[in-house]
Amino acid sequence: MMMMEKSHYGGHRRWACSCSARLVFWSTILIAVFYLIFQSPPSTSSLHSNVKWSGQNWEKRVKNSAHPRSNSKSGNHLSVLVTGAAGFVGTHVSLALKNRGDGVVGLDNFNNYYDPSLKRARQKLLENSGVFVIEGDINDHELLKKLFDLVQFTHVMHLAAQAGVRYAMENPDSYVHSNIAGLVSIFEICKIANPQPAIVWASSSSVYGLNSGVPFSENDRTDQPASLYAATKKAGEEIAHTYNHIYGLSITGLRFFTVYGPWGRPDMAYFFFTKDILKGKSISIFEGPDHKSVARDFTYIDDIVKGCLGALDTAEKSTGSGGKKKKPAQLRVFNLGNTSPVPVTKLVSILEKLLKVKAKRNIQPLPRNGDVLFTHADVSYARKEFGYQPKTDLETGLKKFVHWYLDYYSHGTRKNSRKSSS
Ligand SMILES: O=C(O)[C@H]1O[C@H](OP(=O)(O)OP(=O)(O)OC[C@H]2O[C@@H](n3ccc(=O)[nH]c3=O)[C@H](O)[C@@H]2O)[C@H](O)[C@@H](O)[C@@H]1O
Repeated sequence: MMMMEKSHYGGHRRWACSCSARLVFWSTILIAVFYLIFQSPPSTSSLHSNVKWSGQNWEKRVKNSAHPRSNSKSGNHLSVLVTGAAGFVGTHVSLALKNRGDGVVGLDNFNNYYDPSLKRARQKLLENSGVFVIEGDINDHELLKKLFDLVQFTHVMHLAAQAGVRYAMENPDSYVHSNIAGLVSIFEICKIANPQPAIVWASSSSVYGLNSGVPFSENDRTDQPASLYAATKKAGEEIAHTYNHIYGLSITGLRFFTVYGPWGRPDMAYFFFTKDILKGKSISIFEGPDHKSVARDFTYIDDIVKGCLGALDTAEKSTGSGGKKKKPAQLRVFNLGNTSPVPVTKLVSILEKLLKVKAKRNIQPLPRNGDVLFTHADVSYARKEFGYQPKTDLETGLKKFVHWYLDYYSHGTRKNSRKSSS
C-alpha cells in the first residue's frame, strides 16, 4: 500500500515536473520565434564596422596604406583599392604597386573556397610591405562607402571574384554573388565617388567558350560560354559597358589566361597535380574526343602583373561626377595570355621532371563540367596599348612555382596549418 501511495505520489510529481518542463520548453520556443519574426538581427556589416572598421587607428592605417610615396617610381602617384588582395593575382599586383611607390588598400573576404591560411600568409606578406588588407566583402555597401569617404582612390583594381571553372556546378550562387552582385556593388560605389576612379577588373579567357578559331582575339564572339563561371564573366563585361555608357566610368576588363606561379591557387590543376604527384596519388588528366589533348595558354604571374600595371597606367580618367556622365569614357577589354598553348600532358611531364617523381596518370575524357578543349591568346592589342609582352615559358615559370611550393609546404608540414584545400 505504502509502495502504491509512494509510487502514486512520485508519479504525480513526475507529471508535474514534466508539465513545467514542457511549459518552459514551449515558452522558450515561442519567445525565440517571436524574436526571429519581430527583431531583425543586426546586419553583419554593422557588427563588423563596430568591431573592425572604425576608430582612429583603423582610419589612419587605411589612409597611410592608400597614400602614394612622393618619390613614386612610376611617377603616377596612384592610390588603388585592390579587391581580392589576399588572392593570388591580388597579392602580386598589390606588392608590385606598393614597391613602385603607389598607394594600395587591400580588401578581401578571406572566404574558404580554398585554404584560408594561404590567404592569411599572403596577407602577412602584404602587411610586411606596408599594404593594409581590410577583411570585408565587396557586397558590403556600408564598408565601401566608409572606405571611399576616407580615401579618394584614383583607381580600383577589382580582382575579387569566385574563380574556378568546374566549381560553378557545385555552388552556382557564389558566382552570382561575387561576380555579378559584387561587380555591380563596386561599379555603384565608383559611380557616386567624386572624382570617380578608373576601374581595371579581371574578366577571363573562359568567355571565349566553345570558339574554335585560334588565337582568341578580343573581337571574337563571346556568346557561347561553357560554364556558369564564364557566363558570369561575360555578364560582367556587358555590365561594364552599361556603367561606362550611363555614368562615364573608365573601365578596362582583362581576360586572364590560366595564370600560375608562386603563391598560386590550390584549386588549379598545376597546383594540385604537384601536391598529388608528391603524395604518390594518381592525377586525372583530361583528354578530348579521339584522344585529342587538352591545352592551355598557361600564363606566368609576373607577366600578368605587368599587364595589370600597364592597364592601370594607361587607363584614362572617368568622366562622370555626382553619378552623371559628362562625356564618353574609355572602355577596353584586353587578352592577357602567354600566346603559346601547352598540352596538359606536357605540363605533367614538366612537373615530373622538376619534382623528380613519376606521376600516376589517369587519363579521362574531358568531363562536361565547364572545361573547354584549348585556349590561346592573341595579345597584339595589349602589346600595342601598353607594350605587354609575356616573357616566361611554362618550364621556367613552373620551376619558380615548384621552388616556392616546396619551401612553403615544407614549413607547412612542420606547422601543420598550411595544407592546401584541393
Ligand atoms: O584562364 C581562365 O580563364 C581560367 O583559368 C583557370 O581555369 P582552367 O584553365 O580550367 O585551369 P585549371 O583548372 O588549372 O585547369 C587547367 C587544365 O588542366 C585540366 N585539368 C584540370 C583538372 C584535372 O583534374 N585534370 C585536368 O586535366 C583542365 O581541363 C585544363 O585544361 C582558372 O581556374 C579560372 O579561374 C580562370 O578564369
